[in-house]
Amino acid sequence: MIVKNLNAGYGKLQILFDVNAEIEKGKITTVVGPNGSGKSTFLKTLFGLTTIYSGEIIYNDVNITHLPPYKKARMGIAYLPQTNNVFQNLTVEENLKIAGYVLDKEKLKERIDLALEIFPEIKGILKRKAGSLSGGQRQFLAMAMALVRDAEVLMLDEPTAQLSPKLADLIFNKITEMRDELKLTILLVEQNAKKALEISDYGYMFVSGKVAFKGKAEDLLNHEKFKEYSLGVTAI
Ligand SMILES: Nc1ncnc2c1ncn2[C@@H]1O[C@H](COP(=O)(O)OP(=O)(O)OP(=O)(O)O)[C@@H](O)[C@H]1O
Repeated sequence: MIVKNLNAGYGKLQILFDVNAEIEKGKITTVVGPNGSGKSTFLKTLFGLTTIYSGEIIYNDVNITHLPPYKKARMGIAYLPQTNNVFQNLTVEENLKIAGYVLDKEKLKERIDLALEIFPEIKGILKRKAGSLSGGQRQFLAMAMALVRDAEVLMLDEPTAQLSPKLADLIFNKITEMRDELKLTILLVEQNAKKALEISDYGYMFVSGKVAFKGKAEDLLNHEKFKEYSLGVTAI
């Protein structure tokens, strides 16, 4: 996905200013930055949930800038918001089936089997209501649903939020596995910046709605801007 000179926000309130980015196929790209710097707005904008004033989003050579979210989803782009990413009143199994409702029976089974291979943790809880799952289990289910949908691009908004360090590590392992085994393209927004960048290929740092750094993840980890940010002294 290529993002060119993107200006976007909510109604008249501009949040993103002239954002340029390349989200490479089959790689993990992580966006870090202070609270309120526009990271979530960036993901929402790519998925079609904000107002775009100018700029372009190109995906597989198609200009998708102004496509509605459902069309982007159909093209293989999945967006997992931090919360409300599963149907709480349905069981785990029903959630997986709904994710693949457009597939025929055979294909659906195939996709669910594949998702459960990557996420065996939810195999034993297929009959549980999603609303009763732990934060980690819910995150696994949301990612498994994206796999059932056969998404090519996974945009994850703080998947490790409110999880224990151990569970966060497990989520990071899954993300790496989805890149390596399934060749998925991952765009990640994380507060857990250091760990996220350690598994990433590329890193972006947003400050006040602008790209303050873009490059290799390891270069961002060693960059002065990142050290300032980690110490909490970067101005918002
Ligand atoms: N629905 C909305 N309507 C209006 N303004 C919004 C909306 N959502 C977010 N904002 C504003 O947009 C700015 C950027 O918010 P955003 O959530 O993108 O930042 P963030 O970098 O993801 O922050 P955090 O790390 O705290 O999640 C903030 O000033 C926020 O108040």
